[in-house]
Amino acid sequence: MPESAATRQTQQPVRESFGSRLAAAMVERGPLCVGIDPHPGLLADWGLNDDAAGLERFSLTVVEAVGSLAAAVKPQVALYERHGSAGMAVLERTLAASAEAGVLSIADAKRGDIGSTMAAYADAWLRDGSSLAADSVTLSPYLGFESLRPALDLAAHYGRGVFVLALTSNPEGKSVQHVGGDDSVARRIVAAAAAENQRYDGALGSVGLVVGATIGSALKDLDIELGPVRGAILAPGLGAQGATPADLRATFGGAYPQVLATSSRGILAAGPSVAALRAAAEETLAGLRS
Ligand SMILES: O=c1ccn([C@@H]2O[C@H](COP(=O)(O)O)[C@@H](O)[C@H]2O)c(=O)[nH]1
Repeated sequence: MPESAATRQTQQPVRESFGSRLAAAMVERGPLCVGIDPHPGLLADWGLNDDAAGLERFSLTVVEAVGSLAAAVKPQVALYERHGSAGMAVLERTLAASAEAGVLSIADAKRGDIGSTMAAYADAWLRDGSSLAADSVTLSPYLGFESLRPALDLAAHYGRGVFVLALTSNPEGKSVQHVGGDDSVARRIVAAAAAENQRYDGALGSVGLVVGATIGSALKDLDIELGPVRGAILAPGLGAQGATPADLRATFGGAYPQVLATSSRGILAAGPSVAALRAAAEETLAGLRS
């Protein structure tokens, strides 16, 4: 049985915080997260079947290729879910293989619900002993940032982390996230994450944000500063969605050292050769560092 929330509140964190572990990985390995997105088309390109066996071969190949190179890997949960329970079992083995390879994992699940249900999502993705526990999980704050409380607290207790959607990489995101002008929805989420990170010492707090590499001038337009957040900025959009390392520097400016750029299809297209995948990740990393 999971231990109760009341018991956890009184205990010390069980391991070093996710923010500290991620900061160390980014210093040691650089600012790249490789997305593990087993799209049906990519499975076919790799000569794999669109089934659980194909999914497993794909996922473990990526971990083998970049597990000692990237700061993090980010399995896209939807692409495992579409295979039902067999797919979720593959996701569990992918997370275990990532931990064994010594690379941090970000389960891209984008969970968010009323607090009582959120506690169950937190148990699934962030509790020691859960077969789906990752080092961190992506969360959607559109039921209100505070509805994420069970995940924020459980992550702190178990030394895990969260990435909260703030300004997403897709063009439709604006219709919700930019609403409010100078007091935009996105700005409020950024402020809430900054407040939450006050509980953490060290270079990075464990509450990160998702801010797309494709957002152009949105940070300036909405008067949003990411520096004070003191959390990692997970930036999707590099590669297949068109953003370049130069775009990342222009978009994030002084907050660039906090950015963990993530690319999936742009790197995965190099497979199935382990050496070619590794070379593609190295090339992306070199672009991010230059
Ligand atoms: O704003 C967001 C949030 C999440 N994503 C996810 O990242 C990857 C991007 O894949 P690419 O192949 O590099 O385009 C994918 O899993 C998305 O669901 C995002 O793109 N934008």
